[in-house]
Amino acid sequence: MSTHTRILGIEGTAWAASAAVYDAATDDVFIESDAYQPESGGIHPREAAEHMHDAIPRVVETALEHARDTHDGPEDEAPVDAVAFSKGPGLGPCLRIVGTAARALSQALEVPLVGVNHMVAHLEIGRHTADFDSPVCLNASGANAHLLAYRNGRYRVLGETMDTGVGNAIDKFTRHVGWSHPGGPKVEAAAEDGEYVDLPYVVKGMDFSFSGIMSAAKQRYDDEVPIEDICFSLQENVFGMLTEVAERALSLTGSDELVLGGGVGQNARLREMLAEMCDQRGADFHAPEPRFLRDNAGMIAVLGAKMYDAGDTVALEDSRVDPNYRPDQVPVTWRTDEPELAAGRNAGEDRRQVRGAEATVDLEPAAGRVTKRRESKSYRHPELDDRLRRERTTLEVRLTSLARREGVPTPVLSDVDLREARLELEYVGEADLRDDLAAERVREVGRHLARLHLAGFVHGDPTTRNVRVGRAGRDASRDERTADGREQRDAPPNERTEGDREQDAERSYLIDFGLGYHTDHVEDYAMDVHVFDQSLVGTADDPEPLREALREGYREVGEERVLERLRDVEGRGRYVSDDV
Ligand SMILES: C[C@@H](O)[C@H](NC(=O)OP(=O)(O)OC[C@H]1O[C@@H](n2cnc3c(N)ncnc32)[C@H](O)[C@@H]1O)C(=O)O
Ligand SMILES: Nc1ncnc2c1ncn2[C@@H]1O[C@H](COP(=O)(O)OP(=O)(O)OP(=O)(O)O)[C@@H](O)[C@H]1O
Ligand SMILES: [Fe+2]
Repeated sequence: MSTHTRILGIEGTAWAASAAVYDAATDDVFIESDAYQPESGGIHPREAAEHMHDAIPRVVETALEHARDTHDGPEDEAPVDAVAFSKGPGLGPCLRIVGTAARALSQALEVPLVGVNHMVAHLEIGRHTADFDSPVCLNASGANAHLLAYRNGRYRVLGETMDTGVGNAIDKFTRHVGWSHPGGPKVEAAAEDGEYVDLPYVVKGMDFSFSGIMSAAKQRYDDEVPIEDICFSLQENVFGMLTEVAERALSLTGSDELVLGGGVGQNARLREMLAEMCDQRGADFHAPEPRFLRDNAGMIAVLGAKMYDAGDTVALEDSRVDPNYRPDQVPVTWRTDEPELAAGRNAGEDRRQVRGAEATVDLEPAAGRVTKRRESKSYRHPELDDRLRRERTTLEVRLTSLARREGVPTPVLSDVDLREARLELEYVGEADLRDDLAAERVREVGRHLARLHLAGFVHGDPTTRNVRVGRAGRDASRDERTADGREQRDAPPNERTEGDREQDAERSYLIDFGLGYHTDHVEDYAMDVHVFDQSLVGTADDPEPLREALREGYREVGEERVLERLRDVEGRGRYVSDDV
């Protein structure tokens, strides 16, 4: 009976030797953990494995006792229905010990095995405790950092770290300053008395990178900037980035629920920022209690129960562990419901105002005009907030017109107010690409991106919402009106040629260049294509033909080496699980 499922879970991917019992009837989760504490430096894989070797039998025994004590069936019946274990990702030597223990226990109890993906468990525990339907999930753990959303039988990775996990990044900084592992809580404590100092801030669409911030932070420490100021600013920037990409994911998917997972989720400032962001946009936020955030077997047992109920058990011979097990490899057998994500959609274009992730956009299609204002974000430190809004507005102005010169359709700019971070732009297209996805349009976006890259810059946030499609609807009167003396800083009124007008029939416009920048690195070009690719995966039911069209279009105009690098980027499996 599904409501009476009882599961014993075992976790041991890196530092936490943990066992748990989940009882679906009472929703009770019993957890027994034993943490590995390195004597110096970070986690040593061999030492961690030795810890698992010693500690796993102990915690499993305690969990088993609890299971027996709370079991009300016949004496000779196993006290749980199945044994669930972390199959990956994680440190190979640790995982193997957990796998062996789980196999032995399942044989001894004569119950099936369930192989659980640790990252999906971090996500599902939040969905379970929040009772949310279809949230976006921010996983902020030691070795990982990514945004996940469910679609069509899988958890899709909407965005992720381009280098290390968020906890690892912080821990590397604290190692540099001589603090013991783990560093996260120490940074949090030191940040209490800090003031803001400038540090890098790097997001690319819904991806992000920590390496630049961390080297700058170390440098500041070596330059004798007060440690509490560095800690404070690290938190402001790193968590500001995570909050920004989480907001972008909510905006892109139209979801109004966010859950947090992973050990860094224990940080009060991160939770505060996420809660405030959600509050500002009318979304619900949930962070599970700390014992479910840091690595623990409770989350393994809870997801194990869902999988067991769905018949998703694994035969002994197929129960090998996988140190690089990605969350998007997991067939989601325990969910049948496809989310209804209509809320954020632009129904019929009869709206007057759109709330993007960054800006509020007032639409006046009849006047052929939109006004975009980058709102102040109260979750961000005011200094950082000012800087980002100003920088991005300036970049949007510059790159929007530069792109047009390269033959990429973009809205014509008619007014700029930098102080208010406000732009007045031409109204373009009839719908967002997201709401009218077609291979031909995606192919055109591929060509557009290639043109930008050949000209030496990237869009920075190419998504299916940052492309407007449809007829241009640019008619004579509007051209006249433009010519009629309204300020036209970036384009002369006669810029539109007769040829342009013919092509206006059906076009894809790129908008929202605020995250763009000049670069001659092939890696940046590949990332730009990758960001768009991820947004296709996140918004389309059947993304494969579209992803192919994107590459075809890019190939028509751009350089093959960018697409080669794209294959690298994708093959990297950026869950640096050996890097705990
Ligand atoms: C694959 C698996 O082994 C790995 N586990 C993992 O990273 O442990 P987790 O418990 O999720 O996170 C540990 C990290 O969480 C950070 N952390 C703990 N408390 C923190 C706090 N108050 N503020 C910031 N970071 C904190 C630690 O510094 C450490 O880097 C993962 O989930 O990625
Ligand atoms: N020039 C324009 N013509 C028509 N519609 C527009 C224009 N600019 C913006 N919009 C509409 O407003 C939405 C939000 O605009 P924009 O992407 O510039 O804001 P944002 O807050 O930066 O969004 P995000 O960061 O979520 O991509 C677009 O998806 C589009 O539907
Ligand atoms: Fe974890």
